[in-house]
Amino acid sequence: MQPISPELREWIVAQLAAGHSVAALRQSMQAAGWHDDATTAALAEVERSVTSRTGDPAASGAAVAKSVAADANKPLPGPSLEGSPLYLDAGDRRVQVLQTVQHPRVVVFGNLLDAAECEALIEAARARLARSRTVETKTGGETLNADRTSDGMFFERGESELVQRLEARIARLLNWPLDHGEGLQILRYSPGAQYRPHYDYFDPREPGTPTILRRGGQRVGTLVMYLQEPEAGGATTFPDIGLEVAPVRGTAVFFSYDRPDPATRTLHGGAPVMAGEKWVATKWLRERVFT
Ligand SMILES: O=C(O)CCC(=O)C(=O)O
Ligand SMILES: [Fe+2]
Repeated sequence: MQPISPELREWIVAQLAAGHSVAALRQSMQAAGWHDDATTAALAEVERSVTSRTGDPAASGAAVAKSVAADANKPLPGPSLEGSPLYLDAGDRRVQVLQTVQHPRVVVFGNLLDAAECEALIEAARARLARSRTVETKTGGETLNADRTSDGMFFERGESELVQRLEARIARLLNWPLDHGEGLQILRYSPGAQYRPHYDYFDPREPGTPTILRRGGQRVGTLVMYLQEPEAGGATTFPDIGLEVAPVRGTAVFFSYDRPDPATRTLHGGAPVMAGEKWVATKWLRERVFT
């Protein structure tokens, strides 16, 4: 079956927004050489994405158009990089800008955490580690994931003075309200452990996604902070753009994605650790208040 491209999806949504019926669309797609199965699948996918946008599979063209327009100038988390500063004021800390990519938006920060903060997070997390669970978009619950062989845990938002301090720093650095963030996640990778390339947003085509989105909408940004360096391996990789970020203690990589779509080119993973242990803290940012 022909997969639906982002361009085709946008085209279909634009046609709907302009008031064309699904039946008329089906006809013109068939005339353009789309075979029946592919046409049906493409329209069904658009229907699902209309549902995930508006909560209503039969949303009017106008509602869809409004949602598409809102997407186009949707605010996203991210540091203020106008004037190409080398340092950013994160409130209680001066953070370095080490590297940036425009599309996808990726920023590597230095000096985000000091060694004592990294140690303290690791020690607070150690006793609470369990084999990492991934939010399960099929059901909205959580599951063990063979693609992710690290151990992990979540802190509650604001659960300690240290967690509060880091959350305030991150909110200021990324210009995103503290209450739009999920609780900090800590991951430990032992030798051989990895996190295979994935997207952090929730796949709109999965049936459990609407349930997950009720807690604050989509994820729109990720900050991975390196708490402990392995002896070898363990880079954060972005296969679509050939970028590898070395897991240096106290530094972090940030990236954002304006929609839940591979076209954001935010595919990324944690490469296998070859020796030693890698520890990271991940902060995921949602569109709205995360409850
Ligand atoms: O460990 C890494 O380098 C990546 C972690 C990651 O992708 C995540 O926590 O979502
Ligand atoms: Fe990730």
